Amino acid sequence: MPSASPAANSGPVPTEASALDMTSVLAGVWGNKLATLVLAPSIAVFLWFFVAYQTSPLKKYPGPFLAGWTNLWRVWQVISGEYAPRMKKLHDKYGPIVRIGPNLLDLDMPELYRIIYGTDGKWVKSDFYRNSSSVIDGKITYHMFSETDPTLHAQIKRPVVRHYSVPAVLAMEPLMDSVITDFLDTLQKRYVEPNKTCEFGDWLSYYAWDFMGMVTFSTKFGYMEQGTDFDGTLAIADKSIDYLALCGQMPWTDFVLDKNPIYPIGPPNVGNVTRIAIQNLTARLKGEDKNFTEGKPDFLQYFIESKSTHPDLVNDGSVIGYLLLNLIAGADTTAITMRALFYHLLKHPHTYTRLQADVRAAFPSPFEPASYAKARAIPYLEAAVKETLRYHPAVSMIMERIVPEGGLTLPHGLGVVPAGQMVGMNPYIVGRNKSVFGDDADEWNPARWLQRAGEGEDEYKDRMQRWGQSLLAFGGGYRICLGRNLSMMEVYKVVPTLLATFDIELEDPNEVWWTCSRWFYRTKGVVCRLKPRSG
Ligand code: HEM
Repeated sequence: MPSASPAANSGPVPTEASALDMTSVLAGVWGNKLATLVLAPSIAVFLWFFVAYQTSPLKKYPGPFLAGWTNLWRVWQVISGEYAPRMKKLHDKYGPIVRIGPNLLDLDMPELYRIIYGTDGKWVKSDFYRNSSSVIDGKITYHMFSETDPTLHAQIKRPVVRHYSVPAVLAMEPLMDSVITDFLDTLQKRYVEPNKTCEFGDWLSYYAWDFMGMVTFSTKFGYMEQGTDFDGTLAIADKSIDYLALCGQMPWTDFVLDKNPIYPIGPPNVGNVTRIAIQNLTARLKGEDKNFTEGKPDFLQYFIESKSTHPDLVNDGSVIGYLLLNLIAGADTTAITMRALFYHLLKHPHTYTRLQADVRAAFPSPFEPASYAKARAIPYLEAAVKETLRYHPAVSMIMERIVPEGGLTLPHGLGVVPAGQMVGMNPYIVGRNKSVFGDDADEWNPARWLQRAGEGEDEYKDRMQRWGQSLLAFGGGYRICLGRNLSMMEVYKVVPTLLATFDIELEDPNEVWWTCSRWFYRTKGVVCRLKPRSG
């Protein structure tokens, strides 16, 4: 309000009125500056996004409005923990092509499998994968999963690929049998004899981690002995996979969060596992490793051999890298698969009963680790495993690839995706493709994988080959999962052994398990009662 006192106007002291004028002048000046400071960049950013959106070659493809503008939309889908089911809803709405990022198409087109996930090395992994790396001696170091350059990737893979072949992994069967025997004994003592409820889902994780410890360096971590994630490794592994999934949507964030030299705040390290890996390598090299028995090979032994066969490519540092990747990539994925297999069998008792009967016919005695060769000869077991990989793949996000020179010609005249854009398929989505698996693709039904009544041998083989191209649980092409033979051997051995040894029931037949779909399709639950084998 202006002052009414004339005296007040005579001195040098500003009047209330002039002070207010000054304030409003300053406010005007600062307001203008502030407006310029805030508004101008906002307009520039908006224009940048607008032009990028309008001129994008992917603009014509359908998808959620926001997804075409910013990758933040995808970050939100990951945070939700419902990534795969949400993507499935989008495919149900928009069809086989959904634009899920300004430069990314999610394709439900199994016919493109051999092109996008080919063996020619032309389709390169996107930067999504690169944040799964560590800073060693100040240098960002990539491993087999995260290295995107095909030449460098081949250099990492070449020295060890043969160690993951079926014969190399079969040579580890004695080690596997010892862990399985331990698993049975532990369950028997802790749960069957005292007739106690078993957190069976958790135990499959403890088993999977101890199994990987055993085949990797002939030592169990001790999760089965302790009956808990005593050193927090399992929880840390979950966090590091979530970090991959989240930062992977905007890969530059990894350079701000984890790779900045001042204050890195990336995922926690699996420090305990690293320590165990280093201890084992050192002891083995000094000839002091008491866990290792000649004639019972493990991956550590194989990797040490690789130092001699490929001295130019493998050193002690790379051996540690190989050891850690085995554990991070191999334990949870296999645990997820086994948990899903048991959950769905138990939720569909007719499938459980059938598998149990077929397994017990092949394995009449309890407490004997099933031989891999014999287990593979049980058709319904094979069907149940394939159905699990289809219905609940351990990896439940799109596997991004960069479109190479020449672009990607989409089928049915849907256009050409130019080079430099990103496309990919999600094992969960393609696994539920109704044109491949039928109208009941959203249901669990192992029998779909069996030869149908009236279906000829050739016809069946042909169907299995086509279906195989839609089973992306292990990825494909030159980046296909390195550990698939190992994990399948683990599953094919332990599942029949458990079914032959115990009667397994859900404690609550109405149990609905907890799921979280990010890079891994994590689950919790499958609380069971284990009883001595009845028949
Ligand atoms: C059921 C168990 C498993 C599933 C479902 C699974 C799934 C996958 C998938 C989908 C990929 C490809 C990712 C992509 O291309 O984007 C992959 C890659 C990989 N997996 Fe597995 N995995 C399993 C077990 C294992 C095991 C046991 C190991 C190691 C012992 C392993 C080691 C690897 C490695 C090293 C890669 C990277 C290969 C490369 O890029 O050349 N995985 N896995």
